[in-house]
Amino acid sequence: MSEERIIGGGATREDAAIEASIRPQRLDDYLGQKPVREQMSIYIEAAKRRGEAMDHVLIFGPPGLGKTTLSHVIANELGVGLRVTSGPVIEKAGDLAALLTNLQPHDVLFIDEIHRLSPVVEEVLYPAMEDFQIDIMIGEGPAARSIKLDLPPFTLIGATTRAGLLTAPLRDRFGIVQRLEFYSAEELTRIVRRSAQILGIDCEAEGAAEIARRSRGTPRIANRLLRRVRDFAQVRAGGRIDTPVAAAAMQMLKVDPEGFDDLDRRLLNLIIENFDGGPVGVESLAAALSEERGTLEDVIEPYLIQQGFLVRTARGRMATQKAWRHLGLQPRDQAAEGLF
Ligand SMILES: Nc1ncnc2c1ncn2[C@@H]1O[C@H](COP(=O)(O)OP(=O)(O)OP(=O)(O)O)[C@@H](O)[C@H]1O
Ligand SMILES: [Mg+2]
Repeated sequence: MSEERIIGGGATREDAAIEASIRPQRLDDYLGQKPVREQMSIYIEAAKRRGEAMDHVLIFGPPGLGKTTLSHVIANELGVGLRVTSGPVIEKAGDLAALLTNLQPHDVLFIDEIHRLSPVVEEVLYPAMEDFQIDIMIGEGPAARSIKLDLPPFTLIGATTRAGLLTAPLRDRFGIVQRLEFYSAEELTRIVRRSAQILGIDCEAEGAAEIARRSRGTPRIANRLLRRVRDFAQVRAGGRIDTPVAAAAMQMLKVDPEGFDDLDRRLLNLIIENFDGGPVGVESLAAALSEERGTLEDVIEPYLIQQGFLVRTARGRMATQKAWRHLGLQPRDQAAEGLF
């Protein structure tokens, strides 16, 4: 179900195709995330001056915030090669060994969904990250022996939607840890305007701002909404995107002024109507919505929490007064009031 969400953070096939053309290549085009950009520009510059591989980087944040993009940008700025793989794809220790031994000195190895590496593969990664060495087993049975191989110095960039899923030994081996935050409406406006320009879409500043406001702080969603609003504008409004056109298109897409869709509203409604505003356990919510718990926690909740519509408490989720009001309901006294 989440796959079809117009405001789902995960990449659809159409996103993947279009992202290649609008994905920023340099740090200057990587908009927003100011602290991350400032820090990375220093680490990149320092590594280049010393002529060394940059330290390993862990990037975490919800889907569509720019983890993959940032890894590409880092490799570009370092002027080194980039190898891309992902946790679930590396099945055997040997797969990882092959990747590592084929790197050029100072190259970046990007491992997406790094929390999904198997424990055996992870073991191989530890000495590789720490000492640029791997132990590989040659032969089988009693004749088997392990040999050490030197690796070229490299930079590992790991990406994950949830840092909490990483094992402590793995996390500790990253010298640089960057957490991506949801983007402000102003930052997303700039992203929408940049994409519109690249894609040749006629989009007014105010129209871009309207799209940005409803994009859940997420560049991927902003770019997707821009394309859908363009369709609407071409058929109904001579191709130009202004505020009324953007708002009308978004109403048709059932994306409300907060950027919430039916699923968000169903979640808030469920907590309020069926559970008296909460607290209610995440498992109960997932079951009632027919969604996976992971989807609820990684994709749906983070933005609602960040915007103050939902809170996580030790006893479960609670809808805030803001949520009651958003649904046009009068907040009840006990509704999460004591918390604020
Ligand atoms: N800082 C940014 N400035 C401009 N555009 C951005 C930025 N970050 C991301 N984007 C745009 O959003 C799209 C999605 O970003 P990206 O694929 O890097 O997200 P992700 O965090 O890797 O998502 P996932 O968790 O699904 O892998 C990119 O193709 C890019 O066009
Ligand atoms: Mg990615």
